Amino acid sequence: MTAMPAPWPSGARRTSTGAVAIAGVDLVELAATGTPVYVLDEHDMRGRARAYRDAFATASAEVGTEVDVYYAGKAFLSTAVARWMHAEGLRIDSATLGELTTALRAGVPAADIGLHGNNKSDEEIELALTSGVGRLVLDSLPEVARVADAAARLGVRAPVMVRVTTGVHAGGHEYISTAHEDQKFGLSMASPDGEDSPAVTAVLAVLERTELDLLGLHSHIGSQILDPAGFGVATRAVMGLRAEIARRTGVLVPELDLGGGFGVAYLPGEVPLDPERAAKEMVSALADVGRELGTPLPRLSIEPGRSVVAPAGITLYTVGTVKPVRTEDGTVRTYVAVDGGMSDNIRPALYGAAYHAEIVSRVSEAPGTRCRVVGKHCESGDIVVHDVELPADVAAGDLLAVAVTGAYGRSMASTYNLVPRPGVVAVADGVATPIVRRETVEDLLALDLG
Ligand SMILES: Cc1ncc(COP(=O)(O)O)c(C=O)c1O
Ligand SMILES: N[C@@H](CCCC[NH3+])C(=O)O
Repeated sequence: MTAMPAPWPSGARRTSTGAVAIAGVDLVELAATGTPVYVLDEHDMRGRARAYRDAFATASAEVGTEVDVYYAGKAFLSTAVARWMHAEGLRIDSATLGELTTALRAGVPAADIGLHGNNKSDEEIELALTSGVGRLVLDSLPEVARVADAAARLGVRAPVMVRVTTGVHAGGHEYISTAHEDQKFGLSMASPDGEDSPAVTAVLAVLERTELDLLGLHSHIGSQILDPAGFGVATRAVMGLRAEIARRTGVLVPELDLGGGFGVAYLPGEVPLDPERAAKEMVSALADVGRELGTPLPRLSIEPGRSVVAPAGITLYTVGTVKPVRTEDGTVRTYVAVDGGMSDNIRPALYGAAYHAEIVSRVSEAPGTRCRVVGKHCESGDIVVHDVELPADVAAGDLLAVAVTGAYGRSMASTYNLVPRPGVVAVADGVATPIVRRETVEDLLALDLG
């Protein structure tokens, strides 16, 4: 048994047969139940959840405050995962009716769930209020009145945060950076004409509605962030806004949520953002500004998604057609087609995201050759791994695993070309447990009304 280094999950080992096992589950045996399949190393994911919880708890305690860690369910959520995260002391961040219902169905207490969304439906707001979620994160001015009116109608109070945009632009791709001004999320803190910023206007509107309890301010600056500096800048900005609100209204907002976005290593040799560094950057910015302004520190919360689940998951495919193709520069690239593709991982097509893959059913003595792993969809951009070296004898029937697909793989999967979505199998202590059933063509046809 040889441990496989990152970016493979911590439970991955090359066994004496040459096949790979994760958490003691042989991938060749697992594949016999069907591919493609997402495989999730439960202990790895739980360990990452604890690492965030502990790093932020320690850093917060050092400056005399406390932290709540919300697992961002958009990265990947099922009832089993919600239970694991809650058992590790995390709360759940949801962004839709589906995510909220899944967390509730898992038995997570509503008070430990947050609801986001830039365009919440009436149904989402009502479920959040009637179930008693711990927080609704307001994303626009009209939503202040919508949530307050719904709370009045239902005879409940609504604990709310106001999501603000600090102008800090961070993350791996423009589409996953969410705090620069020209995008749809949150309320801008900028007031170029000297008038109240949209963020201040929304906070004042919240304070006017007796049905709303203002819990705090929320800032999420983007995703796949590897340099922690942006978190510090955003923290300072939100602390400044908190002080401004206190000056103007006498209300010192009790909590700041600084969002998720902690980056992971997708490729061998890449260095992920260390939770302790991220915690230090955020918490010391919090403490510095608190000291400068002489204000007591707020409670802190964060919402990691990708950094908790991405490296714990892989996708297991079976190789089909292998085709050498002469490229424009005269060299040969081998196209290795697998039995899934952009429907189970849209990230390469959407963001140009890079991944690492290996054959996991055997070892090979053959020299490496330049390959592109592609899917089975009717789309030339249906690329799973743009560039990877695989043994030159790669052939139909080999099992190929793509690393670090635990986040935004299954959760962004589609049924393009009416390809059913793969299931998710959790592996731990030598046992494989399906936690999301594989979809079938019959499942798809069940929606077809003829
Ligand atoms: C509000 C909010 N919180 C948390 C997350 C989780 O981000 P990540 O998976 O990058 O940690 C996101 C997604 O970017 C988000 O929009
Ligand atoms: N889905 C994106 C990140 C966006 C996160 C949600 N705000 C990704 O795969 O990287």
